[in-house]
Amino acid sequence: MKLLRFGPAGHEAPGAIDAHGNIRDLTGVVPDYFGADISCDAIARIAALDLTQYPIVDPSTRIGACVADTRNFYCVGLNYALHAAESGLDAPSEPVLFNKASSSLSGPNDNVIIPRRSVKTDWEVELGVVIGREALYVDEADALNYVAGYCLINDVSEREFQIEKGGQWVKGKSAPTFGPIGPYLVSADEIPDPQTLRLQLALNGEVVQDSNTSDMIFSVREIVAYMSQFMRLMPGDIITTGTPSGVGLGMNPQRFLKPGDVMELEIDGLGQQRQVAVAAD
Ligand SMILES: O=C(O)C/C=C\CC(=O)C(=O)O
Repeated sequence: MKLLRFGPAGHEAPGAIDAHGNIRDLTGVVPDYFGADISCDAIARIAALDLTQYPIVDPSTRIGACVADTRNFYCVGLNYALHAAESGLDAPSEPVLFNKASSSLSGPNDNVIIPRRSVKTDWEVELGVVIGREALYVDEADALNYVAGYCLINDVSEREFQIEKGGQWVKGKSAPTFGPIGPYLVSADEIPDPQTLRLQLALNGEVVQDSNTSDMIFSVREIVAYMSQFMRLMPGDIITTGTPSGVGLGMNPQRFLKPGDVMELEIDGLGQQRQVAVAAD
């Protein structure tokens, strides 16, 4: 099942992709994809629908973030050994956790706005996990049963805000449009092993990140179980699971986004994104 939201920013409607790749409009059938409306049970109810009964959406319609304004947008840092090394840091012995503001969420093909006073806006292709059941103190063996599905995420990051201004990484991770997700949420049954997915990011046509989720230090199963020891994960919570090497911060010389740059991202089975970087007003 591939679930997505379509329409103008702030006015998206819920939809699903049918067997022929058409977007079907599920307005009035499901409220939106937020919290319990995107739980494992809710997805099972949508999967039981005959999608051919619902209107086809014009394929040129804008695609929004595949999860509506989430309560929690969690991130795992330094989760690929080569990325930790390019950041000048040791591979972590326990998952590094931080947050992005939920207001950073944007559509997969929306412009990425380089914030005012930014000189170091960077890219990060990542596998996103959406929680489908309340998870507290879950075992690794059971952890994937708490996952509703997976999506593609660009964890856009402003490195000066993140690293040079003290305190927590959240400052560099949270600007509006710093969280393109989608195009769709792929339900967990379609991704039996989330540790086998190739992920790539090209900048202006040049592939700069090219890795596989098999290279993660902490697997999705380990991350969900680990996080649930510290907090109650809720349906609709998003966890972005870390980026592989090839970010601008790790290049020599370093490279950061400038207006007009184009990022194209892809993860096996989870679709593609394309964003143009633009300057803030
Ligand atoms: O140099 C640092 O302190 C961290 C740099 C990058 C890590 C990061 O943003 C991540 O998501 O991983």
